[in-house]
Amino acid sequence: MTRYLLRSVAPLGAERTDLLLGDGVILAVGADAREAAGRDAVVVDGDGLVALPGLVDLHTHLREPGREDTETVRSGTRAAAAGGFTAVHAMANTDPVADTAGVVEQVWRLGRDAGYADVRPVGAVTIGLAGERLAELGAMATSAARVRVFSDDGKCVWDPVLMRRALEYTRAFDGVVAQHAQEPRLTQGSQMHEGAVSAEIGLAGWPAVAEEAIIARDVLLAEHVGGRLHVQHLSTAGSVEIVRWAKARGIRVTAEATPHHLLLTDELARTYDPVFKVNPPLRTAEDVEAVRAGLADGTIDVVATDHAPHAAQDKDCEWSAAAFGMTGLETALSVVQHVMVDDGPFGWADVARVLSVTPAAIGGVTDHGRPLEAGEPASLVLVDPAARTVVDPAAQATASRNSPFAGRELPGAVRWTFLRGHATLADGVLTEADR
Ligand SMILES: NC(=O)N[C@@H](CC(=O)O)C(=O)O
Ligand SMILES: [Zn+2]
Ligand SMILES: [Zn+2]
Repeated sequence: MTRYLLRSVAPLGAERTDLLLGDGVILAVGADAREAAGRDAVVVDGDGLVALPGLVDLHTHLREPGREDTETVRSGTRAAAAGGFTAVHAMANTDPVADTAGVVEQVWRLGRDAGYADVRPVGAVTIGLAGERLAELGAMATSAARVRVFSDDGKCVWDPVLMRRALEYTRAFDGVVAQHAQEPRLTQGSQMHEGAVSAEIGLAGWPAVAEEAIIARDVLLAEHVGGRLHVQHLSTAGSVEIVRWAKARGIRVTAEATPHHLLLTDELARTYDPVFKVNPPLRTAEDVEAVRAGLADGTIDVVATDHAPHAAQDKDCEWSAAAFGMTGLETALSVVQHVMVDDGPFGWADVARVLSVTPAAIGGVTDHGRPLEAGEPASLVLVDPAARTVVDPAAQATASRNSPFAGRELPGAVRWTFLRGHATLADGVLTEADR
């Protein structure tokens, strides 16, 4: 296996040092690394590059099985590698739904065979995402895919009794129930955030209370039964308040925010461009501020992409007919750098925490999000924070083109991604993955 000597990189943005990668692990750090490298190590000039543990996404739509025209496990994990991710959690809203041990094992195997990132399948909470009967959570947990995260994402687990049972049952294997908090009756026919802009342009509104009411109910259910709740794609100021309150009370709740909810607002709906149509919807500037503050103070634990690729025909149409969702794997790190580092309070250790260490902990992915120390798995990413790139969806590795950041200049560029010592991205170019 190729050895890599990463010269003069800055782990977590701290003092520069050398890292030697080989045999799937970090073999040595500092002066030892240079000495142990030998002659045949590939030398990577890391001058100006920040080293982070490989990013871990808690919320990715890979679309396989069922919608391979929009993404496959292979194309989606290539996009992940290009974005600096070494592990992704694949959502269950595929066709067939990932609600059995058979389907989650299939997705897990496709990820392993592609070789670009570790794929951790998310299991459905209810059979067929229908919200009627619990899926076989235990069988998915004990399968080869070792499922720890369960979600009906795309749909809300509305029935409070089912939600309670899922929170209870997942305790047996330290699982977590990840909720898509959307009260279905309050959002029937909704097209965008309910507020001044929706009133003005005449699109049906999705009120903040439809998200907040479910989160409030679920944190109380989690408290009642002692289960672990994860709030997906939290988007409103009120949601941040509720999670803050629940954490102060000692309730076992974690929360994620997406890059788009950290940067974009409902003003973009004025374009009527469906690339900005997403669930939950883009909210107001005040909500964006509150989500940023919640991420800064730890109320929101992680940034998750909610990478949701869609076919051109489902996006290049009238707003009301378009699908909800936007891509995000290849822009997430740049958006976080822009919002939280360049224009915010974060250092690179904070970035590593919200994009790698904590998502790995929530998902139970024990060999990712590790310290950059000798003996640890060599799954890491090298970023050039001084680079600037104009987002071009046509140049991305994802099989879909629905990036809400198209045409925007964003800071930072991922240069190298290593998965257990194998370069999946080499100097900005995707490699042939290790099989
Ligand atoms: N976010 C979205 O708007 N869409 C997601 C589903 C989801 O995350 O709710 C999708 O699967 O397309
Ligand atoms: Zn969702
Ligand atoms: Zn989603």
